[in-house]
Amino acid sequence: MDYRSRRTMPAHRRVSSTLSVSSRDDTPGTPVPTNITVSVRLKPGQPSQAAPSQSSSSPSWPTTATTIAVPDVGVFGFDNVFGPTTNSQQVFTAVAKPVVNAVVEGYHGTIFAYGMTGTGKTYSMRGLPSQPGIIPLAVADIFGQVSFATTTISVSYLEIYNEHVKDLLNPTVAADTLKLYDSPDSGLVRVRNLRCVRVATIQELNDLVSQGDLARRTEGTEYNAVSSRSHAVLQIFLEKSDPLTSATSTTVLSLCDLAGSERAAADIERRKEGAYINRSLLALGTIIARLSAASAGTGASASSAATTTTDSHDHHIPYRDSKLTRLLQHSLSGAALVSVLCTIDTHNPARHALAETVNTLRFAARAKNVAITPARAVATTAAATNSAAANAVIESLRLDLERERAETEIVKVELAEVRKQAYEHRIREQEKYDREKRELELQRDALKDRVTQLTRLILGAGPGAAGITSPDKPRATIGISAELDRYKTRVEELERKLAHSQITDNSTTTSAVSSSLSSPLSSSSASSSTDLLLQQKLHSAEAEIKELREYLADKDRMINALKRASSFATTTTASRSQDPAEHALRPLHGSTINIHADTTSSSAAAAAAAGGDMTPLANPKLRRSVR
Ligand SMILES: Nc1ncnc2c1ncn2[C@@H]1O[C@H](COP(=O)(O)OP(=O)(O)OP(=O)(O)O)[C@@H](O)[C@H]1O
Repeated sequence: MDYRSRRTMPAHRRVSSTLSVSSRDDTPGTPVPTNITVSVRLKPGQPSQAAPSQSSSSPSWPTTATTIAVPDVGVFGFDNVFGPTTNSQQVFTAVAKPVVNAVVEGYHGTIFAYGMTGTGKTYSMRGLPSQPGIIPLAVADIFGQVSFATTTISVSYLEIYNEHVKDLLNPTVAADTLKLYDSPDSGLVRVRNLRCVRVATIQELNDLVSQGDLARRTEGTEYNAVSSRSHAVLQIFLEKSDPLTSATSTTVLSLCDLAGSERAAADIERRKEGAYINRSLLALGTIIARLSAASAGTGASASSAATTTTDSHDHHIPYRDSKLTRLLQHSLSGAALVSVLCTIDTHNPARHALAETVNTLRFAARAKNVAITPARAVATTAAATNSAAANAVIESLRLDLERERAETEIVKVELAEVRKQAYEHRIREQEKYDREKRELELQRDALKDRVTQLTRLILGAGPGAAGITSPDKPRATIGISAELDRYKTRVEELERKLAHSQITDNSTTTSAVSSSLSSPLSSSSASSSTDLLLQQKLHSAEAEIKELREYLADKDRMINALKRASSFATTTTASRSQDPAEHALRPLHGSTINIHADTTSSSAAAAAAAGGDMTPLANPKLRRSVR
């Protein structure tokens, strides 16, 4: 198909023109010639299964040069159907050469390879050293055509994975700095911070592509077939300057090895990838179908669609639904050439492969806006028309459903992600809480030790003990005993709290964990209330510990003061017994150790007695809790 014979003016000069003139053939299954080319390539099977000619791939999937019949589904018609023996040069000539020619002449052009994993997308785009694919052949062709006196060539190579852009020529650059924007200079959507390298030779360009491929493959070794879960886009920019006016114009050839179109697996990461891929492929399919309809004269003006994002029928053109379609927005206009190569493997024995192959053909059919001819031949033209109309309605409903499914899948995946994070957060909080609780237990044990110490002190201050004069003994003992009682009460209270938190803790942890694991898409309110409960418990535990620390520090000071008071009293008693006159001058008049029920005054009195530095307990809350 020679587009040059149908073109009027290059896209950058006259955007409103389309590149095709169609003569419609209403036979179902026959594609209308437009500026969208859709081709299907069949992967060869095992040598014994390979068909000898291009016209029959396998006995059960009969093909001609433009049709393929799928058992129990129907006959699909495209611009080209390549049998398993078609070589890469033949594929290039039919699929890519017209697009390359258009780009050299001043139009934008895009070539897509679409299909499920392992069907030959990369093989078709990159090829092998012995069998170069579309990319190396296109590069050689461009260099053979352009004049370097007026044209400069530059190249960028990126990957879109889970809607994040990765620069394959500069893989270390952070994905979040690679932002898509409308470039006023070129009129294209470009990627900020993406490396774009000017090249002078075929070798330089091919080396950069190989370098980019390595960046893809590195990721591919980590997970199985990650490369098939991303879209790789190689863009070759031709900047032409007019020698008379010095005006420049840029056209771009975009070569896209799309992510595998197969449905995602049960694994959450794979599902997430699948959801993003699905959405972008659906958007791409919708846009290409609109373009196809527009350039066939059956639908919207696609050239205006490229700039307005709605067509003349006010249909929304979903360029912004995915990074891929946004990036290619101006290359997916009515003024650009698009070629879609769908790869299929009719020999794949996997159970889901047949459904995936049919899906690939449906995508291709939609891109070309062709109805699928029902498997059984129809008797009359009227019946054929009715059938085609019915098929169109069914197809439209099927697409609506698929779009809904893709959106639902994305919401589900995002929800599952949020729930996973919430679950991990809960586990972290639980661990923190457990740590705090252990600390609380240690504090309790320390308090118990203090109780023991105080008990010993009481015994030391008992009848006959040295250090406290006999009139003061009962008061001191009563004071310390009261203190001891409060300690004991406090310890009991603490133990009750710990026991209670243990019970609540076990039940909330069990329910939180089980709800998170058993139903990833439900009970969000239950999990948030569990979070709240855990947080409350944690805060009260923290407050408790702080209080205890202060309390303990106070008690330490008090015990030290008591000890100092005790040794002071011993010294004074000893000296008094030696010199009674001196007794009258001792600083402790009346009650030597004035320990009352109030912790502050007892501590302060003891400190005063000892000449120590003990400060009154400042925290009224703690005083309350001690009581
Ligand atoms: N037309 C073909 N002729 C010979 N070999 C082919 C052909 N198509 C594919 N292959 C071989 O099949 C294997 C898978 O092909 P390829 O890697 O191109 O698939 P793919 O669709 O790009 O897969 P993925 O999505 O996983 O990257 C490769 O070993 C490739 O060489």
